[in-house]
Amino acid sequence: MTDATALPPTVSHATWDQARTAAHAAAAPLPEQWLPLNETLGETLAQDVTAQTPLPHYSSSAMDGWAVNGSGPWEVVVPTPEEDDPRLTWALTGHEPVERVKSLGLNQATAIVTGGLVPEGATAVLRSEWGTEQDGQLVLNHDAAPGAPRPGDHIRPAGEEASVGDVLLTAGARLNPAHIAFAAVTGQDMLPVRRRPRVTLLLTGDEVDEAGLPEPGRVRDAFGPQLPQFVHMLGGQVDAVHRLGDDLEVLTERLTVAETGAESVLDSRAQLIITTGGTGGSSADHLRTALADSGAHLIVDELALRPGHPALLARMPDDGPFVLGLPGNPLAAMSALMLLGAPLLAAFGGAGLPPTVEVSLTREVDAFKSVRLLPGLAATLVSDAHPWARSSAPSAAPLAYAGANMMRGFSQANVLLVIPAEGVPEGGTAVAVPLPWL
Ligand SMILES: Nc1nc2c(c(=O)[nH]1)N[C@H]1C(S)=C(S)[C@@H](COP(=O)(O)OP(=O)(O)OC[C@H]3O[C@@H](n4cnc5c(N)ncnc54)[C@H](O)[C@@H]3O)O[C@H]1N2
Ligand code: MOO
Repeated sequence: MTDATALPPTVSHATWDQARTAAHAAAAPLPEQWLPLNETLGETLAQDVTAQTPLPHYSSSAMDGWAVNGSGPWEVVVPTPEEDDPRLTWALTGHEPVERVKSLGLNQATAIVTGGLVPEGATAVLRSEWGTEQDGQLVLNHDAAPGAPRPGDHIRPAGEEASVGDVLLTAGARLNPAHIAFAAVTGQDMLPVRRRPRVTLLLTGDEVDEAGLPEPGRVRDAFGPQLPQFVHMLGGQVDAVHRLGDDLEVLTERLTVAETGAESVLDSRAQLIITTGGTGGSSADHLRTALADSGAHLIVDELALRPGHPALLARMPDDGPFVLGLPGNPLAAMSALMLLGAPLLAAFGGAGLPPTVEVSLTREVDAFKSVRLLPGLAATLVSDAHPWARSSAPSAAPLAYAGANMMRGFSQANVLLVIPAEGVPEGGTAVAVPLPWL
């Protein structure tokens, strides 16, 4: 391995917090990239955006009507045809270029449209409904409000929204359509972002059906319909989903193949490959062999808890992609995704370790042979990210139907509860790992 980043020692049989810490420490934040605005939705802003000009950058009219100087009546000044560039006049057949009225003297007025540049000397804009123009004179009509136009009426002054140097968007923001629209109106064409880490899914299993009610011995795919969205909620972007049978050669090839797109501005090579199934030791489980054959380095090798114990986190040689091996049992996969995948994806985005919360349990949980991760439903849970909103210790109900192969409890959950082997009495506390839809 040449020029490769020093690899961390393998953590075997990691506890829940060792797993999170090791996964978070394994990845460095992705470098920032400047992208065109329309490529930035959902990406993380890497630097503050400040105002380059006052906002708005010129004083404009908020109404169609006349820019006026003084209280009227007014002499209407009209734009004059511009004659100093005959080529332009020729090109714009039928539309003589005009020189706008740049300034108004006392009791002069000139027609203006909404958004139009207000001439110097204008004291107000008179809306079109309130004035009548005749023979080059503008007078107030009967609809005009008493005292109109007041100084400043319908003029949007330059700089009323922001001054030069004001921070308009803050680094770390996950860019939404409103952010992007704001960046555009402030004159930005590109933004510095940290792109979501690119993720490839390799879903293994010969016995998996993608539709309908499966026959005995077969199962409905729990991962295809939700892993891309789940990964997105955790900060990643799934660009490719491959379904493989239980085949060592195919799996090895898929783990080592160079994804295309490296030459483009938007490098589509995956930083993370997530596999499902095949983490065990049966004749149909090939992930560990495929990784060993490929020279991958194990960062986390199994978790000291259930469900999810055969999970692994590895890195392909020469600073290649990370590989997150999720067990095939659906709830085991969700546990491993939250303990290993969530911190890794956060680190790629330059974020801290995702917070956990201490909760008190609404019912007793029995002792078990190992630490367990149980789906839980937390009430009024306030994460450490919002300490000002915390009123009292939040409570959480451990949910039933929490077997490694079951999705019923998880489907009602908003946290995963870390239950020590000795169990927790009713009212006792446990660590809760918030799910991203909490
Ligand atoms: N002798 C042992 N057997 C098992 C052990 C063990 O330690 N010794 N560990 C058990 C635990 S715990 C788990 S978890 C699983 C790990 O399984 P794998 O990661 O190897 O996954 P598979 O064997 O491929 O599948 C397990 C299970 O999950 C179902 N599955 C797979 N893919 C999907 C999918 N896309 N959607 C829904 N369900 C899926 C699959 O049908 C199996 O039922 O090993 C235990 N065994
Ligand atoms: O630990 Mo297994 O991962 O129980 O499902």
